[in-house]
Amino acid sequence: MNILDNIIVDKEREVAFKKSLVPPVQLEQAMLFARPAFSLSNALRHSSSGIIAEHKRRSPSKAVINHDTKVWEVVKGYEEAGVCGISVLTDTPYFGGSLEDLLVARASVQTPLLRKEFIVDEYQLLEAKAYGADVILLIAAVLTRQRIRELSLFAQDLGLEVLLEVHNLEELEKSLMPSLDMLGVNNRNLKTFEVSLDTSKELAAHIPDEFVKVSESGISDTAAIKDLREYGYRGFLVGENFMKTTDPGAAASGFIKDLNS
Ligand SMILES: O=C(O)c1ccccc1NCC(=O)[C@H](O)[C@H](O)COP(=O)(O)O
Repeated sequence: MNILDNIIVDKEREVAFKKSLVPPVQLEQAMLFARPAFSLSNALRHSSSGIIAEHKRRSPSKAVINHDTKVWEVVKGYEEAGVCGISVLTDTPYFGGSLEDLLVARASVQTPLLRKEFIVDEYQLLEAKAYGADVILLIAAVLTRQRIRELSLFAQDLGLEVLLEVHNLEELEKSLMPSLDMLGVNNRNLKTFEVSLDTSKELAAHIPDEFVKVSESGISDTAAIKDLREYGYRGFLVGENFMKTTDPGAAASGFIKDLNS
Protein backbone atom coordinates (compact mmCIF):
# COMPACT_ATOMS: atom_id res chain seq x y z
CA MET A 1 0.00 0.00 0.00
CA ASN A 2 1.23 3.53 -0.76
CA ILE A 3 0.62 6.59 1.42
CA LEU A 4 -2.53 7.57 -0.49
CA ASP A 5 -4.03 4.10 0.05
CA ASN A 6 -3.28 4.42 3.77
CA ILE A 7 -4.85 7.86 3.97
CA ILE A 8 -8.03 6.60 2.27
CA VAL A 9 -8.37 3.51 4.49
CA ASP A 10 -8.00 5.73 7.57
CA LYS A 11 -10.40 8.32 6.13
CA GLU A 12 -13.15 5.78 5.52
CA ARG A 13 -12.85 4.63 9.15
CA GLU A 14 -12.83 8.22 10.38
CA VAL A 15 -15.96 9.14 8.42
CA ALA A 16 -17.84 6.06 9.66
CA PHE A 17 -16.95 7.01 13.24
CA LYS A 18 -17.98 10.65 12.80
CA LYS A 19 -21.30 9.60 11.28
CA SER A 20 -22.01 7.56 14.40
CA LEU A 21 -21.40 10.66 16.57
CA VAL A 22 -23.04 13.48 14.57
CA PRO A 23 -25.99 12.66 12.28
CA PRO A 24 -26.24 14.48 8.90
CA VAL A 25 -29.33 16.38 10.04
CA GLN A 26 -27.28 18.04 12.78
CA LEU A 27 -24.81 19.33 10.17
CA GLU A 28 -27.71 20.65 8.08
CA GLN A 29 -28.89 22.68 11.08
CA ALA A 30 -25.53 24.46 11.50
CA MET A 31 -25.68 28.25 11.19
CA LEU A 32 -23.32 28.38 8.22
CA PHE A 33 -25.17 25.69 6.28
CA ALA A 34 -27.62 28.10 4.63
CA ARG A 35 -24.96 30.67 3.75
CA PRO A 36 -24.49 31.21 -0.03
CA ALA A 37 -21.00 30.17 -1.06
CA PHE A 38 -18.43 32.44 -2.72
CA SER A 39 -17.30 31.42 -6.19
CA LEU A 40 -13.62 30.57 -6.48
CA SER A 41 -13.90 29.86 -10.21
CA ASN A 42 -15.20 33.39 -10.84
CA ALA A 43 -12.52 34.89 -8.64
CA LEU A 44 -9.87 33.01 -10.63
CA ARG A 45 -11.33 34.05 -13.99
CA HIS A 46 -11.05 37.72 -13.00
CA SER A 47 -7.84 37.68 -10.98
CA SER A 48 -4.48 39.04 -12.03
CA SER A 49 -2.60 36.72 -9.63
CA GLY A 50 -4.65 33.51 -9.42
CA ILE A 51 -3.04 32.52 -6.14
CA ILE A 52 -4.82 30.02 -3.91
CA ALA A 53 -2.77 30.02 -0.71
CA GLU A 54 -2.86 27.02 1.58
CA HIS A 55 -2.86 26.64 5.36
CA LYS A 56 -0.67 23.56 5.85
CA ARG A 57 1.03 22.65 9.13
CA ARG A 58 2.65 19.42 8.04
CA SER A 59 2.48 16.84 5.29
CA PRO A 60 3.49 13.25 4.63
CA SER A 61 6.22 14.39 2.21
CA LYS A 62 7.74 17.20 4.30
CA ALA A 63 6.80 16.35 7.91
CA VAL A 64 6.55 19.57 9.96
CA ILE A 65 6.27 22.73 7.85
CA ASN A 66 5.00 25.17 10.46
CA HIS A 67 3.72 24.23 13.89
CA ASP A 68 3.41 27.74 15.30
CA THR A 69 0.64 28.99 13.06
CA LYS A 70 -2.52 30.71 14.20
CA VAL A 71 -5.09 30.01 11.51
CA TRP A 72 -6.81 33.39 11.79
CA GLU A 73 -3.49 35.22 11.48
CA VAL A 74 -2.39 33.20 8.43
CA VAL A 75 -5.68 33.49 6.53
CA LYS A 76 -6.07 37.20 7.30
CA GLY A 77 -2.52 37.71 6.07
CA TYR A 78 -3.35 35.79 2.89
CA GLU A 79 -6.50 37.85 2.34
CA GLU A 80 -4.61 41.12 2.86
CA ALA A 81 -1.98 39.90 0.40
CA GLY A 82 -4.73 39.68 -2.25
CA VAL A 83 -5.01 35.92 -2.80
CA CYS A 84 -7.98 34.64 -4.82
CA GLY A 85 -8.79 31.75 -2.55
CA ILE A 86 -7.54 29.98 0.57
CA SER A 87 -7.13 26.23 0.92
CA VAL A 88 -7.55 24.89 4.46
CA LEU A 89 -6.34 21.37 5.14
CA THR A 90 -8.81 19.68 7.47
CA ASP A 91 -7.18 16.24 7.71
CA THR A 92 -5.73 15.70 11.17
CA PRO A 93 -3.62 12.50 11.18
CA TYR A 94 -1.44 13.33 8.17
CA PHE A 95 -1.62 17.15 7.89
CA GLY A 96 -2.39 18.40 11.41
CA GLY A 97 -5.48 20.31 10.24
CA SER A 98 -9.10 20.18 11.42
CA LEU A 99 -12.63 21.30 10.70
CA GLU A 100 -12.14 23.82 13.50
CA ASP A 101 -9.39 25.40 11.37
CA LEU A 102 -11.97 25.82 8.60
CA LEU A 103 -14.45 27.39 11.01
CA VAL A 104 -11.85 29.85 12.28
CA ALA A 105 -10.85 30.68 8.71
CA ARG A 106 -14.50 31.32 7.79
CA ALA A 107 -14.93 33.66 10.73
CA SER A 108 -11.79 35.56 9.73
CA VAL A 109 -12.06 36.18 5.97
CA GLN A 110 -14.47 36.81 3.09
CA THR A 111 -12.25 35.04 0.56
CA PRO A 112 -13.42 31.77 -1.07
CA LEU A 113 -12.35 28.79 1.07
CA LEU A 114 -11.44 25.36 -0.23
CA ARG A 115 -11.91 22.44 2.16
CA LYS A 116 -8.71 20.49 1.39
CA GLU A 117 -9.62 16.96 2.36
CA PHE A 118 -9.66 13.39 1.11
CA ILE A 119 -13.34 13.18 0.21
CA VAL A 120 -14.81 9.68 0.10
CA ASP A 121 -18.37 10.27 1.29
CA GLU A 122 -21.26 12.75 0.89
CA TYR A 123 -21.15 13.25 4.67
CA GLN A 124 -17.87 15.19 4.27
CA LEU A 125 -19.61 17.57 1.87
CA LEU A 126 -22.26 18.29 4.49
CA GLU A 127 -19.42 18.98 6.93
CA ALA A 128 -17.73 21.27 4.40
CA LYS A 129 -20.92 23.31 4.05
CA ALA A 130 -21.60 23.36 7.81
CA TYR A 131 -18.09 24.61 8.58
CA GLY A 132 -18.08 27.40 6.00
CA ALA A 133 -16.33 26.06 2.90
CA ASP A 134 -17.13 27.34 -0.60
CA VAL A 135 -15.29 24.70 -2.60
CA ILE A 136 -14.48 21.02 -2.16
CA LEU A 137 -11.68 18.92 -3.62
CA LEU A 138 -12.24 15.58 -5.34
CA ILE A 139 -9.15 13.49 -6.07
CA ALA A 140 -9.51 11.36 -9.22
CA ALA A 141 -6.82 8.91 -8.08
CA VAL A 142 -9.08 7.62 -5.30
CA LEU A 143 -12.56 7.83 -6.87
CA THR A 144 -14.35 6.01 -9.70
CA ARG A 145 -16.05 8.03 -12.45
CA GLN A 146 -19.40 7.07 -10.90
CA ARG A 147 -18.37 8.41 -7.47
CA ILE A 148 -16.96 11.61 -9.00
CA ARG A 149 -20.34 12.14 -10.66
CA GLU A 150 -22.34 11.42 -7.48
CA LEU A 151 -20.16 13.55 -5.22
CA SER A 152 -19.90 16.48 -7.62
CA LEU A 153 -23.67 16.55 -8.16
CA PHE A 154 -24.23 16.40 -4.41
CA ALA A 155 -21.79 19.31 -3.96
CA GLN A 156 -23.57 21.26 -6.69
CA ASP A 157 -26.92 20.74 -4.91
CA LEU A 158 -25.35 22.18 -1.75
CA GLY A 159 -24.10 25.21 -3.69
CA LEU A 160 -20.45 24.20 -3.32
CA GLU A 161 -17.98 24.42 -6.21
CA VAL A 162 -15.85 21.43 -7.15
CA LEU A 163 -12.13 21.34 -7.84
CA LEU A 164 -11.30 17.98 -9.41
CA GLU A 165 -7.67 16.96 -9.06
CA VAL A 166 -5.80 14.73 -11.51
CA HIS A 167 -2.20 13.66 -11.94
CA ASN A 168 -2.19 11.93 -15.33
CA LEU A 169 -4.13 11.62 -18.59
CA GLU A 170 -5.99 8.48 -17.55
CA GLU A 171 -7.39 10.22 -14.45
CA LEU A 172 -8.28 13.28 -16.53
CA GLU A 173 -10.10 11.32 -19.23
CA LYS A 174 -12.16 9.31 -16.76
CA SER A 175 -13.17 12.44 -14.83
CA LEU A 176 -14.38 15.03 -17.32
CA MET A 177 -18.03 15.91 -16.72
CA PRO A 178 -20.12 19.10 -16.57
CA SER A 179 -20.63 19.03 -12.78
CA LEU A 180 -17.01 20.09 -12.18
CA ASP A 181 -16.01 23.75 -11.90
CA MET A 182 -12.22 23.66 -11.88
CA LEU A 183 -9.68 21.12 -13.09
CA GLY A 184 -6.56 20.91 -10.92
CA VAL A 185 -3.38 19.19 -12.01
CA ASN A 186 -1.31 18.09 -9.03
CA ASN A 187 2.37 18.34 -9.82
CA ARG A 188 3.04 16.06 -6.85
CA ASN A 189 2.55 12.37 -7.44
CA LEU A 190 0.65 11.54 -4.24
CA LYS A 191 1.92 7.95 -4.33
CA THR A 192 5.65 8.66 -4.70
CA PHE A 193 5.84 12.39 -3.69
CA GLU A 194 7.84 13.22 -6.83
CA VAL A 195 7.13 16.79 -7.94
CA SER A 196 7.38 18.11 -11.50
CA LEU A 197 5.70 21.15 -13.04
CA ASP A 198 5.94 19.32 -16.36
CA THR A 199 2.84 17.37 -15.25
CA SER A 200 0.77 20.57 -15.51
CA LYS A 201 2.36 21.47 -18.82
CA GLU A 202 1.78 18.03 -20.35
CA LEU A 203 -1.89 17.81 -19.34
CA ALA A 204 -2.90 21.41 -20.14
CA ALA A 205 -3.83 20.78 -23.78
CA HIS A 206 -6.16 17.93 -22.75
CA ILE A 207 -8.29 20.08 -20.42
CA PRO A 208 -11.33 21.56 -22.20
CA ASP A 209 -11.56 25.36 -22.09
CA GLU A 210 -14.80 25.46 -20.08
CA PHE A 211 -12.92 24.37 -16.95
CA VAL A 212 -10.75 26.83 -15.05
CA LYS A 213 -7.29 25.25 -14.98
CA VAL A 214 -5.44 25.13 -11.66
CA SER A 215 -1.85 24.00 -11.17
CA GLU A 216 -1.17 22.53 -7.71
CA SER A 217 1.96 21.82 -5.62
CA GLY A 218 5.65 22.49 -5.91
CA ILE A 219 5.26 26.13 -6.96
CA SER A 220 8.06 28.10 -5.33
CA ASP A 221 8.72 31.09 -7.56
CA THR A 222 6.85 33.57 -9.73
CA ALA A 223 8.73 32.51 -12.88
CA ALA A 224 6.97 29.13 -12.64
CA ILE A 225 3.59 30.88 -12.60
CA LYS A 226 4.42 33.10 -15.55
CA ASP A 227 5.44 29.94 -17.42
CA LEU A 228 2.29 27.98 -16.42
CA ARG A 229 0.08 30.87 -17.54
CA GLU A 230 1.37 30.29 -21.06
CA TYR A 231 -0.30 26.87 -20.87
CA GLY A 232 -3.67 28.38 -19.91
CA TYR A 233 -3.53 28.00 -16.11
CA ARG A 234 -5.51 30.64 -14.17
CA GLY A 235 -5.13 29.22 -10.65
CA PHE A 236 -2.01 28.29 -8.67
CA LEU A 237 -2.20 26.41 -5.37
CA VAL A 238 0.75 27.26 -3.15
CA GLY A 239 1.25 25.77 0.30
CA GLU A 240 4.72 25.06 1.61
CA ASN A 241 6.42 28.03 -0.05
CA PHE A 242 4.37 30.42 2.13
CA MET A 243 3.85 28.21 5.17
CA LYS A 244 7.55 27.49 5.74
CA THR A 245 8.13 31.17 6.58
CA THR A 246 7.48 32.85 9.94
CA ASP A 247 4.87 35.12 8.30
CA PRO A 248 2.98 33.29 5.52
CA GLY A 249 0.79 36.35 4.77
CA ALA A 250 3.85 38.55 4.21
CA ALA A 251 5.40 35.83 2.03
CA ALA A 252 2.23 35.71 -0.09
CA SER A 253 2.15 39.50 -0.31
CA GLY A 254 5.74 39.72 -1.55
CA PHE A 255 5.08 36.90 -4.01
CA ILE A 256 1.98 38.58 -5.48
CA LYS A 257 3.74 41.96 -5.75
CA ASP A 258 6.58 40.26 -7.62
CA LEU A 259 4.05 38.50 -9.87
CA ASN A 260 2.30 41.74 -10.76
CA SER A 261 5.48 43.76 -11.32
O1 LIG B 1 1.87 17.51 0.41
C1 LIG B 1 1.97 16.27 0.55
O2 LIG B 1 2.98 15.72 1.02
C2 LIG B 1 0.83 15.36 0.20
C3 LIG B 1 0.98 13.99 0.39
C4 LIG B 1 -0.07 13.13 0.10
C5 LIG B 1 -1.28 13.63 -0.34
C6 LIG B 1 -1.43 15.01 -0.53
C7 LIG B 1 -0.38 15.86 -0.27
N1 LIG B 1 -0.50 17.23 -0.42
C8 LIG B 1 -1.71 17.88 -0.75
C9 LIG B 1 -1.50 18.94 -1.74
O3 LIG B 1 -2.01 18.78 -2.82
C10 LIG B 1 -0.66 20.14 -1.41
O4 LIG B 1 -0.80 20.44 -0.06
C11 LIG B 1 -0.97 21.42 -2.20
O5 LIG B 1 -1.10 21.20 -3.56
C12 LIG B 1 0.13 22.46 -1.95
O6 LIG B 1 1.38 21.91 -2.30
P1 LIG B 1 2.75 22.64 -1.92
O7 LIG B 1 2.71 24.03 -2.46
O8 LIG B 1 3.83 21.84 -2.59
O9 LIG B 1 2.85 22.64 -0.43
